[in-house]
Amino acid sequence: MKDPAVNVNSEIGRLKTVLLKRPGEEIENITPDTMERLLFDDIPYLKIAQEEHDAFANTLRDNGAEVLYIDDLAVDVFKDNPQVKTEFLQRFFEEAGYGIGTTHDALKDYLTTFSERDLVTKLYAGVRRNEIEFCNDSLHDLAGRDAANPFLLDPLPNAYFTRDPQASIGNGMTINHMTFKARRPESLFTEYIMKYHTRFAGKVDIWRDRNHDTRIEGGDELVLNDHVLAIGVSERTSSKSIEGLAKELFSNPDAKFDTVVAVEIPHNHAMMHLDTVFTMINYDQFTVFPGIMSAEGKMNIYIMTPGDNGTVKLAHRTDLAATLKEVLGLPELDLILTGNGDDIVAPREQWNDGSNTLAIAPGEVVTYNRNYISNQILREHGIRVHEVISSELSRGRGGPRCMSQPIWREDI
Ligand SMILES: NC(=[NH2+])NCCC[C@H](N)C(=O)O
Repeated sequence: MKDPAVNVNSEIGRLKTVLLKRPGEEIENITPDTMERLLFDDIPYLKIAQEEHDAFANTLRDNGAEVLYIDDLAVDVFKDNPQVKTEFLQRFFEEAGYGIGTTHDALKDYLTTFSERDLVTKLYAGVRRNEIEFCNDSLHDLAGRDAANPFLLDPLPNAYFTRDPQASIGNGMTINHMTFKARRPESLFTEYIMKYHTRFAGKVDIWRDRNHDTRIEGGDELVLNDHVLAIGVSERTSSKSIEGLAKELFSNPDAKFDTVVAVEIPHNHAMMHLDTVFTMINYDQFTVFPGIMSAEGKMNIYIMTPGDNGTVKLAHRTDLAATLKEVLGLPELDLILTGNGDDIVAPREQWNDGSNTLAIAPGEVVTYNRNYISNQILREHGIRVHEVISSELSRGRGGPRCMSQPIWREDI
């Protein structure tokens, strides 16, 4: 890729550009009834969540990163290309189940009165049934739907976890088919931004697009170095997607990756992605939640490398530290346990993303201040830790890595 717009060849190279989404009105559309379906365990207080998020963004800026907001990029695209906006809306409606019919027409008429800025805000916030007055006489729109759902278009409260709808890998990206309906529209924004925004159009390799039916999310996709990826086999990412991506990367002459390490983790809400239990924070230092291993310290790991004629070779491993040494060519490494591995502290701090550290340079990370024991341990291991306030943001079950999508990291 000549003149690439994305450059991420590690988890730890100094962060130069990052994509965020400030929590917005969508948070105020979470209700006790919809919370579980919307993948929240509680309802954050938006005002404080925004203050915390602004502090997070400022921490990244103060340390040399340019911050892009995904909604600003979408507004740019729609302002520059009115026909793209129309096409996007049609896709958005289709994916919500309103490709044609009375509801489609009513939504379209309503939303085309919005400015580009208000439209993007609205698409994230959701559209309530009682916002639009129309007589729904379409069986297609009524039958088989959840009449109790107050929303015609559901809110997208997880959008502030910009890590997941896509993943930057080398000079390209995967644009992800996400697992739950509650998040799927998020990556449609990415698709349109990468295709039409002047900063990205034609300057990003798309390793895998969202038009697949197997699931993958960015929280599972870790770039360990310029030729090795680690990908979680998790609640959110299937083995099929990992195989598909490995085949694509191994056969695409523009991709330099020759090793994909598939790491099996428990399938549950507290550990929905690999990055909630495992992150890379220095050349030879990693955070890990001990709960992903058996009592004997074992787990299932598969090293995938290119085989003959476009096939993929698999090698099974059970020891995380040994596998990392093997694929990264390291003589020694330091696995730092969440909450110092304590039976009570480790799961408590993991629950609030104590393992979800965002490296902004080798050995320098951003973490939530509430995980004070894990932070202390990181410091004892020589890591420079920038703590950010975290009472409300953490209620969405994601931390600093989940809330950030690196677009550019310095090569190391
Ligand atoms: N990369 C991550 N770990 N993201 C966390 C996402 C949390 C979000 N509530 C979800 O369930 O999807």
